[in-house]
Amino acid sequence: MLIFIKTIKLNQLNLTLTDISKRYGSHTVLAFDEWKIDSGIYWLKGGNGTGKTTLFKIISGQTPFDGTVLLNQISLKKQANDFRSRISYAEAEPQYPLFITGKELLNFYAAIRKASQKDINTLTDLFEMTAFLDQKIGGYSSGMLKKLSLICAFIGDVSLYIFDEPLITIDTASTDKLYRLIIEKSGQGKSFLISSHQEIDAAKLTVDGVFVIENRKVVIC
Ligand SMILES: Nc1ncnc2c1ncn2[C@@H]1O[C@H](COP(=O)(O)OP(=O)(O)OP(=O)(O)O)[C@@H](O)[C@H]1O
Repeated sequence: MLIFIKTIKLNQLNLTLTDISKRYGSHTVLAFDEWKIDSGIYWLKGGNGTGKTTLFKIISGQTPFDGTVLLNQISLKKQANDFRSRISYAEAEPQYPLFITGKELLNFYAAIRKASQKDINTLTDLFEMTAFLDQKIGGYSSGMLKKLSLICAFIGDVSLYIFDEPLITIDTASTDKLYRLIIEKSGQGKSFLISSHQEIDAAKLTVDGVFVIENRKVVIC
């Protein structure tokens, strides 16, 4: 008798974008038939204004578009809440209400993402932000704001992290910590889409694929 053993990779991810068209007024920024990724860490490179942020905003459900986006067969348009709960998006230039404290923001994220205080403490300690959490966000430096946004993005349990220019404004030590956290999460089956103008240090973070946006299409490098 033949015994078939099927290995199932935990947390397998499949993100598929089909028949995508995105325009601002008469300016078409993205227009392509299909782009897919499986589990992994991916780097989206490219010049200014090529559409990286727009692509990320589409995938994270932040901007209207024509086409279909599926994450493991869950439709962004038809099952929006389910889809969004599986994605964490950190903006290139995060903006939060300036009159709340870091702690108030993190508590909000923790409640929505059902995260424990212990997990949040681990993140704030890692990025050396614990001492500033009672201060109003309006008094934060751009690097502190960026670190707070990355902490927010790591709160909870999602399948895909989308980081738009995560390396800007943070110092080298924080960059190294971010690389290590990405590697740790990747080992737990999480996937990453990262845009960066700065080179991703191959000695510190191995990526599974590099893409650019050319002529409104996402193509592999
Ligand atoms: N809200 C908007 N309204 C009108 N045009 C926009 C808007 N957002 C982006 N664009 C335009 O869409 C194009 C792509 O912008 P996007 O921010 O996605 O590019 P990017 O690759 O992230 O650029 P950068 O590397 O400079 O951040 C640009 O020409 C930009 O001017």
